[in-house]
Amino acid sequence: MCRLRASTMAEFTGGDDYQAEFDPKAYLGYFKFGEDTLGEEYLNFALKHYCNTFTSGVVKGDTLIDIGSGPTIHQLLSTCESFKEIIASDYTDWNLRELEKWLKNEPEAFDWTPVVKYVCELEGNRGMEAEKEAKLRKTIKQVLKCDVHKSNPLDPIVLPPADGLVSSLCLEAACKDLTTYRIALKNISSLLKPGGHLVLSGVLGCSFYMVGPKRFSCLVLREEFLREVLSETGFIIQEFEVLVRDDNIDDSSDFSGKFFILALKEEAI
Ligand SMILES: C[S@@+](CC[C@H](N)C(=O)[O-])C[C@H]1O[C@@H](n2cnc3c(N)ncnc32)[C@H](O)[C@@H]1O
Repeated sequence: MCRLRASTMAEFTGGDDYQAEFDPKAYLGYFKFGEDTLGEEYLNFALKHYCNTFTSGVVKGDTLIDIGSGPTIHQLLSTCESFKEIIASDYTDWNLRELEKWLKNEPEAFDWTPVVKYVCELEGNRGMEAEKEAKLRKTIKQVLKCDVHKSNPLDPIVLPPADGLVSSLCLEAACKDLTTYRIALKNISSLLKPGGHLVLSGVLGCSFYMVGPKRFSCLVLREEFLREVLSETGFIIQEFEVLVRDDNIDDSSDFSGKFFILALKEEAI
């Protein structure tokens, strides 16, 4: 009942709302691993898939771009095992600043150690947390401004097409409707080489999420739509994992499941 009211009330929150009201510190609260947060449920699911994907030896290359990184690095911890250079990006200046804090190992930076420890265990490198953090810091070469609604999301910067593209929980947050999502996927896809891999993860059936006291809207996604839009954008889906939400007691978001997609950008004919 409460959830239905929340979702019908959710108004679209766009770039200006993110810039003005998305508090990186409040959002990072979701990633306090070991404190039974909603973010932990997402991490448990996503990190295993990232680990399998990026340590398999199949998905690799020189450059990987992360779209809508936010203030987080969880989505990049395994990617640094198979890409030589990572470019992180986000819409808001505060998120970019928060990422810089972690990159420079500043004292106020978020402590990712519990998450890094978990990833090291998944990758069979228990006890190598310091090396992992150092490797990721070294591999992230740039932190750029990005807007998925621009045909070149990194405008004014023009990069050579990348070998890999990652995006976690971004497009559903940034897009107000399915048409906009279609266009945004096409925009980010332009940053990827034909034959390159896209790793897209996020939430299904979600209409809002809270960041501190602020409610952000989310575009309700379904598996069928994602399959259709990827295929029409020229991707071959190689993996599509869905996990239904295992609790419904936390009202900070109304998602019904999580998804993880690995897709290959078709070579031009
Ligand atoms: C829910 S957060 C996801 C952050 C991170 N990728 C993660 O997995 O936790 C959504 C992110 O999308 C970014 N965003 C919102 N609108 C955007 C846009 N038009 N272009 C690029 N990023 C955008 C926000 O700044 C925010 O960092």
